[in-house]
Amino acid sequence: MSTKLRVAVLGAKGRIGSEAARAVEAADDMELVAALDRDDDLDALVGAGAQVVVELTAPSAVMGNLDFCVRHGIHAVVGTTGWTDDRLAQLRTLLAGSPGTGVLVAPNFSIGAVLTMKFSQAAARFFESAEVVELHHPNKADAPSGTATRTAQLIAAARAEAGCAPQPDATVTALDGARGADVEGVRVHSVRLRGLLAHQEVLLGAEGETLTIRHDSVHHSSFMPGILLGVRRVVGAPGLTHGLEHFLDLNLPA
Ligand SMILES: NC(=O)C1=CN([C@@H]2O[C@H](COP(=O)(O)OP(=O)(O)OC[C@H]3O[C@@H](n4cnc5c(N)ncnc54)[C@H](OP(=O)(O)O)[C@@H]3O)[C@@H](O)[C@H]2O)C=CC1
Ligand SMILES: O=C(O)C1=N[C@H](C(=O)O)C[C@H](O)C1
Repeated sequence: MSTKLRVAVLGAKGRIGSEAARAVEAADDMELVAALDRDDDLDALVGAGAQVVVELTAPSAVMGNLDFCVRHGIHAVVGTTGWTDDRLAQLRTLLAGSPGTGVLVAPNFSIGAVLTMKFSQAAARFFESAEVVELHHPNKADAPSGTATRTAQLIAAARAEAGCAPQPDATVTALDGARGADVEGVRVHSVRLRGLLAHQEVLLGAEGETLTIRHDSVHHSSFMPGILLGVRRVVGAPGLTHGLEHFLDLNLPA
């Protein structure tokens, strides 16, 4: 009997979903049992015996799709953006009704992006100023990116924990949007540019010095090892896991 993980992809015609479907097909320990997109019937997941769904659709679709998966005891690896505290709380409530089911919500599947977030979180308390610039392809539907939002939240939490003062900013007059979005006190700027894929710079500043942490995804292949790792690990991780870092043995120096 095959012991391969039975995996389905939602959003399988999309930019990342199509690549994810190919990566699952190519993985020795997985079988792609369904590749669904808009207007496909989710019951096909049950018919196909999917154990894990890789969810790569749109913020407007993700909650409904996860509701179906969790209620049917199907684990999920989620890359779709649009996560708010309220949505995460809804998901936790849903999971509480389905003990044993696991969902990974990963703002970014690439190892470099995960490290950018963790390095930024670690550095945040040492700098007076911190701003995030994310740069993406112009077909991206949401701004700021999920990665930038999460990065800013991690920076804000680290600064709050360390008792940092509010960031210095003497701006009195500004054109709407000139200072970017305010994510928990951290400014996030979104660039949309033909030729780009997914990039982020975290700018940190203190008296007389700056530190820039930059990451570039130049191809969707950068996300595939993280997606496959998520699929392998989520089946043994009931409840909500927020961030791929929880499935990486990062062992960052103290
Ligand atoms: N976490 C990570 O590392 C990454 C996350 N992402 C995120 O993944 C999401 C998808 O990105 P991307 O592939 O670029 O977007 P695309 O628009 O290229 O792909 C999304 C696909 O999902 C389809 N879709 C929409 N609604 C549903 C639904 N209800 N059920 C099934 N399929 C649906 C879309 O159909 P239609 O075109 O008809 O709308 C489309 O084919 C975004 O939120 C993006 O930010 C992307 C890359 C990496
Ligand atoms: O839409 C994309 O392309 C990406 N979306 C994710 C995000 O919003 O952070 C991850 C990556 O940046 C690519």
